[in-house]
Amino acid sequence: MRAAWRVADVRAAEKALMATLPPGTLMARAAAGLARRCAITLRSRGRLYGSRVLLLVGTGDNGGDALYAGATLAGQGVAVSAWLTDARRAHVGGLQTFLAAGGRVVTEWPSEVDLVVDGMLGIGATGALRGAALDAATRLAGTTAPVIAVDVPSGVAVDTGDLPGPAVRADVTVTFGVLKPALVVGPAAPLAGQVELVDLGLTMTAAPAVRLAEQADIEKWWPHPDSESDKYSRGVVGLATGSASYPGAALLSTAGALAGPTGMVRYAGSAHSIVATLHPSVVVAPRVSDAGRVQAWVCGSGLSTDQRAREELRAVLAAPLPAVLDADAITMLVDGTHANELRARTAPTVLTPHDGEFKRLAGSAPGEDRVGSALTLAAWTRSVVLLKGDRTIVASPDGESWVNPTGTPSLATAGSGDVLGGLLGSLLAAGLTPVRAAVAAAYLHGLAGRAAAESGSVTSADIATALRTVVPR
Ligand SMILES: NC(=O)C1=CN([C@@H]2O[C@H](COP(=O)(O)OP(=O)(O)OC[C@H]3O[C@@H](n4cnc5c(N)ncnc54)[C@H](OP(=O)(O)O)[C@@H]3O)[C@@H](O)[C@H]2O)[C@@H](O)CC1
Ligand SMILES: Nc1ncnc2c1ncn2[C@@H]1O[C@H](COP(=O)(O)OP(=O)(O)O)[C@@H](O)[C@H]1O
Ligand SMILES: [K+]
Repeated sequence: MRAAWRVADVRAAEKALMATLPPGTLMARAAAGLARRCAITLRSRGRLYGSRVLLLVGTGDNGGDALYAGATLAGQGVAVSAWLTDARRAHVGGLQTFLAAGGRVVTEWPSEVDLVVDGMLGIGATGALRGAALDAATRLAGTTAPVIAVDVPSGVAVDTGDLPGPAVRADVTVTFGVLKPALVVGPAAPLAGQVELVDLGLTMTAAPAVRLAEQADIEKWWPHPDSESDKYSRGVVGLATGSASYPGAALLSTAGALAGPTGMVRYAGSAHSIVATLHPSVVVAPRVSDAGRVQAWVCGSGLSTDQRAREELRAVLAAPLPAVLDADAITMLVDGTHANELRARTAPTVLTPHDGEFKRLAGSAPGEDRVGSALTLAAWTRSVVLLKGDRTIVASPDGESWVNPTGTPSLATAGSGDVLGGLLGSLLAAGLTPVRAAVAAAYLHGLAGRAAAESGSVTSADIATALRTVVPR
């Protein structure tokens, strides 16, 4: 697992560490890591000696990091220019060292550079870019040189990943100590480019703002059958999805569930004939009440919202079993008719809204703090919330949050959420905790989208097929 921490927690950890070290040690470590990464980029584009670097230097320590790194590069024969957002407020020690190493301060940007270093704003940023920093970010958007951001791209809201205004788009972000939320979540995350972490030796005691699963986590959580297993002991997932109008949703959620770890998939709904024909291993029934025993339910995709659908949702809500509620199930929850049934549940519930469904459930769209919004809805509904998006978020009612690092735009295709729901239900039925089931399903769904995209354009059926190739063996 990786994790990102909020600014206040990063500052507290830095303060505690700084108290044990000679002054300037942390900035020296940060600048050394930054200079190393700049040198790698410059070498990959030709040569280090004689190449040209432009530093954009702000008024705080982020600018200090850039100036010390610039000094190191100047000592290696790089022609380094520093453009200062405010010449009177540049980092004093950094500027002296930079000038002594042969760096130049410029008031006009050189016409040709091999690399731009964005040292305007780091974790001290407040609100949208202002003044000279805003002008520089706007101008930078029109240049073609690669950009390395120092700690975070300037202009992002570091704690939420929101973009309060224009921001720098980096090819690489060299970040210090730990990840910050803006590097992994929200509209800011894609602006960071490739994120490289420079170890400062920080010890984090605060809880992370958000966690990120890695392949090793998914492999550890994924249940494997052994010699004692049978189809029931591996878990049975039930699907109350699809309808006469939307048989595709039934097929796609079934395909998602079949890629999961359970020993059996049961389908209950009006698309039962086509499911039985196309997925012969699935045991089908027309209604939830006829389905037989399962260990978790998936309800909603393509179910429609008629009287029959309401009865099916009611049956799922009443079952003392983990349940995934998606799409039409969420729509039916919104009018409040089922609010008491949802609240009365003692078994775990996972809600999987996209932004539109989130807005209908919560009363307002996720807003600038997507993780915070998902946590609020999770606490309010006492459910795990999987908020879909390019960086899908999983939030639990007890305040834990995760963001999925594997998403890819090719997942944005009709029916892709149905596949996700089926897999999630299978993981729940196989005994994963609701948070782990949601995190693992989003992670593998993303990998499957990437794998499917390798052979061309992607349909949700392709995502389901590719799931089989990306699940742990
Ligand atoms: N702490 C440590 O141990 C270590 C920290 N390290 C480094 O320090 C960085 C944090 O440095 P920091 O605290 O000096 O803040 P920083 O991000 O440079 O910006 C503050 C300045 O920006 C300005 N400003 C703010 N918002 C603005 C806006 N919207 N638009 C325009 N201007 C704006 C604000 O000006 P003001 O609002 O006061 O006019 C203030 O002067 C951190 O990210 C990392 O790189 C590393 O060396 C490792 C060790
Ligand atoms: N731009 C994007 N990048 C990555 N993933 C995306 C993007 N847009 C949507 N997704 C993912 O695609 C899936 C869409 O699901 P959903 O909105 O339920 O669609 P449908 O109802 O058609 O199945 C979700 O897993 C979501 O996270
Ligand atoms: K920066």
